Amino acid sequence: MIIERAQAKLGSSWQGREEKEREALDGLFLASDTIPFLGWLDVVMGNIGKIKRTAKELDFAIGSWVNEHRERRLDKGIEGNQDFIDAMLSIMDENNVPIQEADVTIKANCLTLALGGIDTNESTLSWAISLLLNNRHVLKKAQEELDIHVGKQRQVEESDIANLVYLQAIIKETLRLYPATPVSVAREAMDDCTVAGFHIPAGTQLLLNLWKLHRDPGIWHKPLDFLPERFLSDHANIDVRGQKFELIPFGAGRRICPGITFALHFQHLALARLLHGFEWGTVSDKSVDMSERPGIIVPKATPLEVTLTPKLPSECY
Ligand code: HEM
Repeated sequence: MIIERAQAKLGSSWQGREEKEREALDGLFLASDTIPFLGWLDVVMGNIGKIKRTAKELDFAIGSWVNEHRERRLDKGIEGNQDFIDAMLSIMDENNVPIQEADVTIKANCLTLALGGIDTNESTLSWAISLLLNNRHVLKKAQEELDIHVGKQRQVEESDIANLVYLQAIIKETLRLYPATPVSVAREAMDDCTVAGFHIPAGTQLLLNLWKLHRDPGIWHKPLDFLPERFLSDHANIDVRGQKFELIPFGAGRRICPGITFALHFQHLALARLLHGFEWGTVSDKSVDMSERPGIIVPKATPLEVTLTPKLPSECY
């Protein structure tokens, strides 16, 4: 995804680049990000160099977006639809932040949004759609909930989401079965401590296996089954905001994902619009392949192919 977007942004300047340069973008994630003691491997494999080149590419691409926005505002003033960069530029202007400092802040925030928010959201939504296609009774029930609360004459709006409790349960159940980062970001013990009876000396790095935790049969009844209903009955009090340690797809504690609210808004609204606006199908009516590919953001092994048939009046689209 990141590569495709950078490619789209760089447009013609991308053409003709060497394959190895494109591969540099793959170096965006280091082995040591997930398994810190593999840091030496990143140096040996040249990943550090790749990541520096990647950083330059991204800095160039995002810097050009900021420049385009600034020039447009100088030309035409602030009018029409405002996007994230416009909003950030306005805040910087209002606070008289010097241009260079403003640029660094805006670029850093855009990068955070892009790196933290694109693949995670895309992967979660793909798994949710796949699970629903393989569990048509759940899909049907979600569509019925939408028909009751939204009707068939308009699109779903953000304000509808609070009423769509079954839809919210579907997203929780998807995040339980397919947490976007199945292995958490590492933590380092600052002091000697004891975790689950094990002595952990200060300085030890710990990784949490969210995938296993979310499928623990000691916590979850039928842990491998897709059962959104569990979040409306025996697990109704569990949310995903890092307070209930049985379900922590966004992590927990001080370094918990800062994008939770945005991610949940996006997941709920995107899934609701797709369910409400379209009848879904699979190519050749086959069930969806649920196998996974290795990756930090656990991707599907095969691309998801869905057929969508509009089901609302044409003026709603
Ligand atoms: C379904 C969507 C998402 C999932 C499942 C997810 C999951 C996570 C997880 C598990 C962590 C590590 C937390 C920890 O170590 O305790 C994390 C960190 C982070 N996420 Fe997300 N995330 C999602 C969406 C987003 C979005 C939309 C953004 C940006 C708007 C974002 C930005 C970040 C950032 C910046 C961090 C690093 C925080 C830090 O280390 O202080 N994430 N995310």
